[in-house]
Amino acid sequence: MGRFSRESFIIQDKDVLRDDYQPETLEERDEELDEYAASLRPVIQGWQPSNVFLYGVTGVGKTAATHDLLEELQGSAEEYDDIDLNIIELNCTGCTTSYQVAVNLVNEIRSPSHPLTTVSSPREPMSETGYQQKRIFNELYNDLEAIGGTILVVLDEIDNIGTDDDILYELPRARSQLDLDVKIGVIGISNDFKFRENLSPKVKDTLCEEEILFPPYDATELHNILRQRADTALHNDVLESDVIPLCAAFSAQDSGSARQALRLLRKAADVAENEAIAGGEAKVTEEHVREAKHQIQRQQVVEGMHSLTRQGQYVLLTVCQLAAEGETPERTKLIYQRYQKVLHNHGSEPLKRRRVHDHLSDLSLHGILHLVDSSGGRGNYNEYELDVSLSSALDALENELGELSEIRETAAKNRVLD
Ligand SMILES: Nc1ncnc2c1ncn2[C@@H]1O[C@H](COP(=O)(O)OP(=O)(O)OP(=O)(O)O)[C@@H](O)[C@H]1O
Repeated sequence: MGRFSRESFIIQDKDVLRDDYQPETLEERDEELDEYAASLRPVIQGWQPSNVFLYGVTGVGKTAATHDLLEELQGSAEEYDDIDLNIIELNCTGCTTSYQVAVNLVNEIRSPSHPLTTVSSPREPMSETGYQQKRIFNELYNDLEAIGGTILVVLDEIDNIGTDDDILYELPRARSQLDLDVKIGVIGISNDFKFRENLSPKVKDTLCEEEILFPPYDATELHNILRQRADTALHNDVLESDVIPLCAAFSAQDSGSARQALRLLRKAADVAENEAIAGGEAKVTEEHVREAKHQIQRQQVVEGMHSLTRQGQYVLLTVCQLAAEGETPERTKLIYQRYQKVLHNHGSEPLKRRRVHDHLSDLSLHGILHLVDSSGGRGNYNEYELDVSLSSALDALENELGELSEIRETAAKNRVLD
């Protein structure tokens, strides 16, 4: 078979396993979808839409549910002549202020590809800097007024704006403030629980009219989600019976994210496909899942490593050493003491304790370390452990720091090298 042959043994349609694939039905979300639909129902009555705030950890179907329901709502709205429903969606990744969100909304409305452009054209896009915030908000209101009807503004990943949350107060109130002849509803989506807590009280009152929590999936729910995708994505009878349960169990233990579970299944199918192309059996096995998990974690550490300084790598090396000795989770104070020894052995100058704490916290933000919350337990201190397998962390570190055979030997002796 040539390198680029179309023949496939395992994967029938890889797109179905992709993140942006919209499944026909969302499994295991009936309750949340009912609640969500109820909060959107005023739109069909021609009433002012409620503002809705969706929250839940990453990969639990918030965006997929929103797309599903808004598509259905749009379809239903078309049956009524007196409803003119317009949806503006913005992913706020990269917008750290209300100002930026407002500019991006204006530019989204004015972008040539947006279906609402004809209504608001021929206005020019706005530059990201140089205006007063008030001016941007006014431009936005004018555009919304030009669009008219009922407007739902979907702000995905809204937590990027942090505490600069004016837009979330201004948008829902635009109608009353400017006497606009439009009905505006805001749908905010966030996976940062702190963001919700830290919203200013006035925003909380307006935005969080309806709050819907999307909890993490458990193993049974992930099992059903994966089954649904695998049925269309993979050829018949290529999955050994323990593959989906294992992918579901790994992801449920870790984050409860469907995205993570799908990624694991996709990778396992890839590994199996490559083996099958090379003459192996056309089967996805438990071994492929374990290999896929290792590759994903290794990739995660490698990516996280790009943003680490050499000192950050030494901090990770220190935690790996402790993990190899079976000493994790370990208190930051003791991690720091060990870190000083590591640096001494490498002939480098150690950082101050505060900076090492910062590195530990960065590593946990990247999902490489896990912060174990010990407050209220044996005292008030932080402990850290690896959040990836020791072998994938060592693989990635070896790329940067050279061979780490001593740690591997210690880990093997202690049977902690997975
Ligand atoms: N209940 C479900 N049934 C089928 N597929 C699902 C379900 N929940 C999530 N998915 C799939 O998982 C992936 C991630 O879902 P989605 O993007 O909706 O998560 P999210 O909660 O919005 O995450 P984030 O906060 O990171 O944006 C998508 O491919 C989506 O289709």
